[in-house]
Amino acid sequence: MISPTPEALQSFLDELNGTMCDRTDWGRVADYIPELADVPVDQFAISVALPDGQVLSAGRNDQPFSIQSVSKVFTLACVLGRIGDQLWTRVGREPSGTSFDSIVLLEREKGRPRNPFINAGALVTTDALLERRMPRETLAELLHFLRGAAEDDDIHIDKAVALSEKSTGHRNAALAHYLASFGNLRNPAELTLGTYFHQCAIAMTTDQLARAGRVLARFPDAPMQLSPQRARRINALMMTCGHYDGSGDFAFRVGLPGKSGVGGGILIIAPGKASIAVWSPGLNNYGNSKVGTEAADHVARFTGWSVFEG
Ligand SMILES: NC(=O)CC[C@H](N)C(=O)O
Repeated sequence: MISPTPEALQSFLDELNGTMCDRTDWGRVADYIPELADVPVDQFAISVALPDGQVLSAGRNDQPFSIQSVSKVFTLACVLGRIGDQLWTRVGREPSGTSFDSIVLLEREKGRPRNPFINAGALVTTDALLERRMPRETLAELLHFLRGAAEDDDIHIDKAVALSEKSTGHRNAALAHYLASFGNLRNPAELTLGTYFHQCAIAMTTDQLARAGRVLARFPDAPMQLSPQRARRINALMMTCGHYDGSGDFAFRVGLPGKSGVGGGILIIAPGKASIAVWSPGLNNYGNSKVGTEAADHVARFTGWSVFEG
């Protein structure tokens, strides 16, 4: 299937925004982080970054939102750049089939989380990025990476969201201490948790997120590049584990690597063709954006960008 022209794609995105905004069933915002519970649910944005540098958007594409677990993709990219394959001695590469914050497999698998995108695995990844440094430097590296990849310095951490999550983060604290009990944290649990909460509290617009995702879409003219192998591997993990126990369904419907967050954002990569960011804060039962997932399904059908398309 030939990719649509930018003009056809823009009209499609405008129409999609109209269709999505007409709906009444938006899902439920993540209320376990008090600061996110106040975000109005009836919002939608989509941005598509193309290899020629254009970004096509519709909806509230200049409204920053909390990227939450989408940040795990960028932490992973930074950690693999720093310590490479050593990470895999501490974290697996298999789907968990459990919710993002589940603790059940950790006991059976002796403190080695299934993958870097469930919370337990993300805590180990953040811990690896933090090793021999202070949280401030670690977060500065992550922000530097995101700003460079998005070519936009106006990307910040929303401190109120980070503190709000810290105040209610008992489950993540339990995961961190449980990991520590197996010797799979190298820093004091409080430091790893603090860094993790701040990384999750990065706020970005869909335009910024789509631009940042170009590092994974492997556009030859993108301002920053990962090694081809690193990008391929991260995309594979996004496809198999990026939506937790909803990953199979996302692959079935969309056929593209994607990473969701409880702020309602999803980063979707069509290798060589597009980096797509979609946002709608209401979540489905898996904790992934409800309307965002539906929009991704429409985009994949319209563009023919599924990696399984002939
Ligand atoms: N799925 C998510 O986006 C989870 C991230 C959130 N900060 C948490 O740890 O609970």
